[in-house]
Amino acid sequence: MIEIKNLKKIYNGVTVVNVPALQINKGESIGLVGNNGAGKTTLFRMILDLIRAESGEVLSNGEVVAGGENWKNYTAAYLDEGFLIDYLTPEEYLYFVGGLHQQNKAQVDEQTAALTEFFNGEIINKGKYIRDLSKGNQCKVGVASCLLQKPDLLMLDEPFANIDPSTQFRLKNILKDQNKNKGVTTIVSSHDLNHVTDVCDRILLMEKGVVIKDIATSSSTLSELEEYFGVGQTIGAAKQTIEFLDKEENH
Ligand SMILES: Nc1ncnc2c1ncn2[C@@H]1O[C@H](COP(=O)(O)OP(=O)(O)OP(=O)(O)O)[C@@H](O)[C@H]1O
Repeated sequence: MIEIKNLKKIYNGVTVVNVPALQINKGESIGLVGNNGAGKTTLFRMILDLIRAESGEVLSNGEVVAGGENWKNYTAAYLDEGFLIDYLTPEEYLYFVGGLHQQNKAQVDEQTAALTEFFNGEIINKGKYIRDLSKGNQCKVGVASCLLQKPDLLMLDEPFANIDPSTQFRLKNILKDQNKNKGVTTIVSSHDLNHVTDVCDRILLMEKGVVIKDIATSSSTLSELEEYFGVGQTIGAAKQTIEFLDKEENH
């Protein structure tokens, strides 16, 4: 579905993305992980033709995305609040997005009704403009607008970052449903290794703009990633300290 060839982005003389070759197949669920500044958002932006690469190209179903139009019909993305129209209410915005995809109000209402649990009573009929919603609730509107579009390719940049644990759980179920039941190709970036390994079958680990690991998710992936990020060692050290203190107490 997505093919990346010799893709490079340079800012101020520094190469922030350098992906010689990457193939994302239809129906895959991809998790993109990496430390701050690793290049995840920049890669997303190039896949969505929001910024131009210094060299190389991204193809979506064989079409070069830069300057192309067809890929926009089946691609939905939410990277940040910049994707929303903040002087509209969520309802107005969702009707607008639905309208762009030939859906009338009743069809939009039907789909938003299916998201009642995800919205958790904070989005619809609250009389608030999008600009006045919390970041987490803005994210819910962004995700809902993506789902309305019934995409073949869904891209979300750090969707778990600002949402509460219940919403994170609901979002994971939505993503699984989109991928496993509806065949949607999903690409999700996250700093939450638990969520990303739970939801994604393939993990791409970026470091300094380069995809340094491309892992098919298995039972050992989470610990492998924790090891890379040094989280595993911290947890291990904490467990050892607790065990030591327990022993001392029992003496
Ligand atoms: N418009 C820009 N001008 C200059 N440098 C930029 C610009 N956009 C991104 N960068 C730089 O590119 C690098 C990659 O940034 P990017 O936002 O893609 O990383 P990220 O992996 O998404 O990070 P995070 O996890 O913090 O969101 C960083 O060093 C960042 O400072």
